[in-house]
Amino acid sequence: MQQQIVTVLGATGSIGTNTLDVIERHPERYQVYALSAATQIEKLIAACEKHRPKHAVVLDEVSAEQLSRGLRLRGLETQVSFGSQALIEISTAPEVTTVMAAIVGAAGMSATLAAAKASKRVLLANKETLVLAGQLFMDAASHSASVLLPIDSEHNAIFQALPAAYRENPYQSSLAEVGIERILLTASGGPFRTRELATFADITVAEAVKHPNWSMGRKISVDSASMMNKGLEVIEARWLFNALADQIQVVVHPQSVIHSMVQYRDGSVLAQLGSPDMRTPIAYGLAYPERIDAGVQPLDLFAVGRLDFSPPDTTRFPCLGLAFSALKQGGAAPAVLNAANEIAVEAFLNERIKFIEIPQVIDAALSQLATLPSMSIEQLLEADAQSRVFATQFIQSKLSSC
Ligand SMILES: NC(=O)C1=CN([C@@H]2O[C@H](COP(=O)(O)OP(=O)(O)OC[C@H]3O[C@@H](n4cnc5c(N)ncnc54)[C@H](OP(=O)(O)O)[C@@H]3O)[C@@H](O)[C@H]2O)C=CC1
Ligand SMILES: CC(=O)[C@@H](O)[C@H](O)COP(=O)(O)O
Ligand SMILES: [Mn+2]
Repeated sequence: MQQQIVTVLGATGSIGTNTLDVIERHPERYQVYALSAATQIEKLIAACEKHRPKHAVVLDEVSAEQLSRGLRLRGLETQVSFGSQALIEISTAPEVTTVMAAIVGAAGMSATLAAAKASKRVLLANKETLVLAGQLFMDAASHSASVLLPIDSEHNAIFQALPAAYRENPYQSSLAEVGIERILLTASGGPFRTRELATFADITVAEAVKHPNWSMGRKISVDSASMMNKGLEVIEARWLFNALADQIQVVVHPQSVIHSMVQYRDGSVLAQLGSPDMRTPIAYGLAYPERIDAGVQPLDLFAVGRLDFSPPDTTRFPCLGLAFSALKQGGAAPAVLNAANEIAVEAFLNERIKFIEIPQVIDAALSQLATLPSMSIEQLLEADAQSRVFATQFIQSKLSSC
């Protein structure tokens, strides 16, 4: 067995921490080459102390100096750098075999794309990369010898339930050609699945980040609460599995035990089940095609007791409808949707807008900008940038009219 040399982008986050937990269980298989972070410098120093990476990357010079001081105090030789070019370097270095893409938001796109172009094994948690630039990313991954493994729990489940030849090369045929009718993408429904709609205007940040089943970062937790997470995941599934929008059905399943399913022409439905613990998909991606211990409790079906299913309600959760329409519209629309959502979620987390205003910001950005050119990465990044400016100004004008 050849040891994998791993870069973890977003090492201090929820996915990054779980990744390091799995890696630590298998020192003979994995060696950490580089770690990156943005604000949590002390946490990054602690991770460097444990995993002894060659490189650590942060956002800016001030953080880099703080990190260097902390590392020196502990006698560590980790080399420190900062900025987006440094993220690309630790994702493409020749000795690196594997990149965990776990930066949150579109900020993770450039390094993730660079890793795919450099033929790395890419463990893709950062769904925003596919929402922003799905076609270009999948083209880059299939033109290089990159092995792309979905880490998002639903997509990891779908990957496991697909025929092996198809999941590894989805663009050499189609779902219909391999006997698949549709993908059943499960959704927990989030913390507000059964909340009285009339009280949505009063939703607080603390309520929105409290996911019923998963422990995750703040941005994705708010996305789950608005069901934008499911919308982003529909777009992610479209690109990962060469699926048409109407081949993806969202199924609300509040227990988050079935992580998603694939429905075949002969009536079979293949599902992947497990406890809601991201170390399972992370271990799957790290070890594929083998299976390794992930430190996860075995699923106790008697404790789970029952599994429920229902259709999603896009009146309660307009973000899901907006994501489906952006996917159908294509072009720059998903990039605009994603960027406006990032700005709106940030404003909600900072208590500048209400939860129910998140879809209003996104809808306004889509109406203005969805038809921007989208043929190249530069054009998509321009659409992303324009959407951020528009959403920021929209929020500002809303605030000043209150
Ligand atoms: N958490 C989960 O269970 C799941 C997450 N995902 C996806 O995985 C990704 C990561 O999610 P999650 O781990 O929850 O997020 P977290 O917020 O917990 O972590 C995000 C990581 O990215 C770093 N980061 C934040 N902003 C920037 C930036 N501008 N540039 C570089 N690094 C940055 C953070 O650094 P710092 O901590 O130092 O600020 C942190 O290391 C997201 O795309 C999410 O949708 C998908 C499925 C499940
Ligand atoms: C763990 C994971 O993959 C999250 O994306 C999770 O799926 C969020 O759950 P819901 O968006 O279904 O509430
Ligand atoms: Mn998910």
